[in-house]
Order: sequence, then C-alpha cells, then structure tokens
Amino acid sequence: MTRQLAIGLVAHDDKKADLVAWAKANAAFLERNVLYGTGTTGGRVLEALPQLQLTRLKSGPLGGDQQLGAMIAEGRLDILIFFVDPLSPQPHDVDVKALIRLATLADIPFACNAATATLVVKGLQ
Ligand SMILES: O=C(CO)COP(=O)(O)O
Repeated sequence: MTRQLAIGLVAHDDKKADLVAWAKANAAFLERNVLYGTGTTGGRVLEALPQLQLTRLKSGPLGGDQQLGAMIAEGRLDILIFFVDPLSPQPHDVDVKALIRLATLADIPFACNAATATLVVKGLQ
C-alpha cells in the first residue's frame, strides 16, 4: 500500500459547490488520504462526505490559507487542490497569492480547477 498523501482542499465561495461535486466524484481517492481544508470549505466537504479524514483549519480570510502555506513550507503538504474564483475580488488576496506562490516554489501538484484536479488524481493511479 502506498503512503497516505496530505492534501489541502480550498475553494473560494463561488467555487465551493464545484469542489464539493468534485470531491463526491473522487471520494474513493480522498478516503485513502489525509485532508486539510480551510474552515468553510472543509465544513462543506465534510457535510457531503462525513467519512473523510479531514482536519478543518481556520477560514481562508482568517489565516487558513496561511496555515496551508506554512504546511507547504515545512514539507507537510503533498498536494494543493484550490478552486480559485477568477471573477471575484478577495479581501485576503495577498494570502491567496502567498499560498499559490509557496505551492509553486515547493513544486507540489497544485490544481486550481476541477479539470486539473482530476488529472492530478489520474496521474497518481
Ligand atoms: O478563502 C478561502 C481561500 O482563499 C477559503 O476559505 P474558506 O474555506 O474558509 O471559505
């Protein structure tokens, strides 16, 4: 058996429904791994899939994005799935950019939408 991966799950408000739908479609993959979600996103995913091993961090605008960034900096996050809303301004845009920057810097798989997240899962199978 391969080791469990630590996967971050995040979605901006208008993308949360997309992430929940994606999580349902990929539940078998998510169940085999350890998940960390920002507060509201994590709550929505757990509501739909209560069987997941998902730790809820702070809400993104209150530091959750930075918590995930710290995990990446410490080598404790393997994959970031972050459904970004390109059409809405975010009050914590600097945190969003910092998280994406650290995922890029650390060269971990980073999926910003459902199509890419599906390819990441397929690439691991
Ligand atoms: O704001 C977010 C990502 O930038 C997500 O935070 P929530 O999951 O708490 O809404």
